[in-house]
Amino acid sequence: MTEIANGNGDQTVVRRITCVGAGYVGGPTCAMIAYKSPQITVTVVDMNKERIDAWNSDSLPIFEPGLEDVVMKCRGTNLFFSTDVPEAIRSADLIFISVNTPTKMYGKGAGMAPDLKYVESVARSIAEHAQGPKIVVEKSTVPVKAAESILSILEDAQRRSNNNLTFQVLSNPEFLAEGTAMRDLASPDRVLIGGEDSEEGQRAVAALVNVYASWVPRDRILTTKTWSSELSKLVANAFLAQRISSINSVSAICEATGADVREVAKAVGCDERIGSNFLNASVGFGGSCFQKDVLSLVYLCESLHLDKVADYWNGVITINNWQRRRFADAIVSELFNTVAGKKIAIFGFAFKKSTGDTRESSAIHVSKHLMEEEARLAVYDPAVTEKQMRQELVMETSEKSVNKLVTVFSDPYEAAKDAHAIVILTEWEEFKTYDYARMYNAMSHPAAFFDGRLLFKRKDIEAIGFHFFGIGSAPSHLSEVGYIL
Ligand SMILES: NC(=O)C1=CN([C@@H]2O[C@H](COP(=O)(O)OP(=O)(O)OC[C@H]3O[C@@H](n4cnc5c(N)ncnc54)[C@H](O)[C@@H]3O)[C@@H](O)[C@H]2O)C=CC1
Ligand SMILES: O=C(O)[C@H]1O[C@H](OP(=O)(O)OP(=O)(O)OC[C@H]2O[C@@H](n3ccc(=O)[nH]c3=O)[C@H](O)[C@@H]2O)[C@H](O)[C@@H](O)[C@@H]1O
Repeated sequence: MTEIANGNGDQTVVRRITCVGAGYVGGPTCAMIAYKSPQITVTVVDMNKERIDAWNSDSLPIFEPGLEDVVMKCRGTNLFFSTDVPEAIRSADLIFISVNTPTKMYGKGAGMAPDLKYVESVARSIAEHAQGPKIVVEKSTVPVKAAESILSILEDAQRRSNNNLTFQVLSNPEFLAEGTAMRDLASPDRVLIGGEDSEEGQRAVAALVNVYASWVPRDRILTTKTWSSELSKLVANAFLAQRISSINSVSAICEATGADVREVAKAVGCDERIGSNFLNASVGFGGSCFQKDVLSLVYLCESLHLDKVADYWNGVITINNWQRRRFADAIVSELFNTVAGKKIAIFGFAFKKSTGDTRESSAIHVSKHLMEEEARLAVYDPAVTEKQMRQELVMETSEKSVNKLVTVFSDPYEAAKDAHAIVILTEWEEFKTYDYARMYNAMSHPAAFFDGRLLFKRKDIEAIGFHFFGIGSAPSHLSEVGYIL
């Protein structure tokens, strides 16, 4: 039992937590809470039965290093997965809303604003099924003031109810990154909790603080106003995405001048005020959140008539799209301006290493550009299923083109056989260990190598015989001359 003293002698006790949304955030976060707080019963619910069945099976629905171990230790003891949303709402003291908030694809704000229909539907379920006091926690990433809408729905239920209904809505955004989720949850840089200034609001904040305080040092748990907490999440992702677009914009300058983006990033990142993290130039950031959260921030700025601020942040997306396109164009131009009918080996389809997640992966966009040029793609990824790859590409192109142009391989050497080029799109460690001389010998010649992840040194790949194109470094003749204007 977690008991909180609020200074007035009152206590808010959290014994039972429910999380609505058993996805990349809800599953790992609740597994960690259950693991660190055996006295709390945690139930994760979802409307997707297949996903819940997988959480209850030996084959979890998402791959995260360390997750399976924690789930197996707690499942059936104080961690439960269920599709019974009403019962989980009724029995909880505290409810996390951890559902998806994708970019809206229809109506006002299409292509920019986050779609809050899932968040609202959970708020309505809570309003319908709650029977006593509840702390409702926004774990999903939402725009500023989303908590106000949730509270309006809940307060309406409160007014109409004969039960002892009371609600407090908190903001507690999640900062975990996929692939390192369990490490991030076990040792977060910070936990952020926003709530109302009122006595009840602060009591609810204290209750959630105490849940995390089981394992997170108190000085890493920040408490703020609700709106600051909501905005901080969007801003944190925007700053991270901005760093990638900044270094990617510099990568283009490097390619044109003979500077090397790795050297520039190191020199710049040595300055403690700048720091060295998140300065890896790449074929562009992917993942389910960076683009949608930056767009959400841009939409918020536009709604507030802060057009210059909106333009500033929109630049992050513009550069990212341009970087993907630029890389695909470089492949076409280096392969003698035509890839039609040529086999091209694509290594990596996940949006980053150590995950099977392909949402908004740059690989989808580069593949799409190459398919428009009628290239035949031979795709290999160690963690992404063929079904998943095909689904993503069908959504961006058509079933007909995917059937005609895409073959998925389970062996990278087979994918590279007879190909005109190898294209690295995800930074999987295993890609560094292959015998590229063996691949080169089995390819069509001249054979090219395109490194979209800075995994390789130009001289090593050129020594094998490949023609090399790497993000952020120029061909040898430019590097040597060093000045081309
Ligand atoms: N994926 C990530 O690494 C991170 C995501 N976030 C944010 O967390 C939120 C969730 O993201 P993910 O876990 O990746 O999403 P997800 O798509 O993996 O999972 C969301 C789940 O919610 C379920 N759901 C939707 N509406 C429901 C309803 N009314 N009742 C029951 N279940 C419902 C869906 O079936 C789905 O399984 C998003 O707002 C995202 O921006 C924040 C930090 C990291
Ligand atoms: O809100 C979210 O969803 C999460 O988004 C990101 O996490 P994630 O998308 O899982 O992965 P990142 O490691 O941030 O990578 C995102 C993309 O940027 C790319 N990247 C990252 C770092 C870098 O230096 N260069 C670069 O191109 C990655 O390859 C990947 O495609 C943030 O890092 C998390 O803090 C945040 O909680």
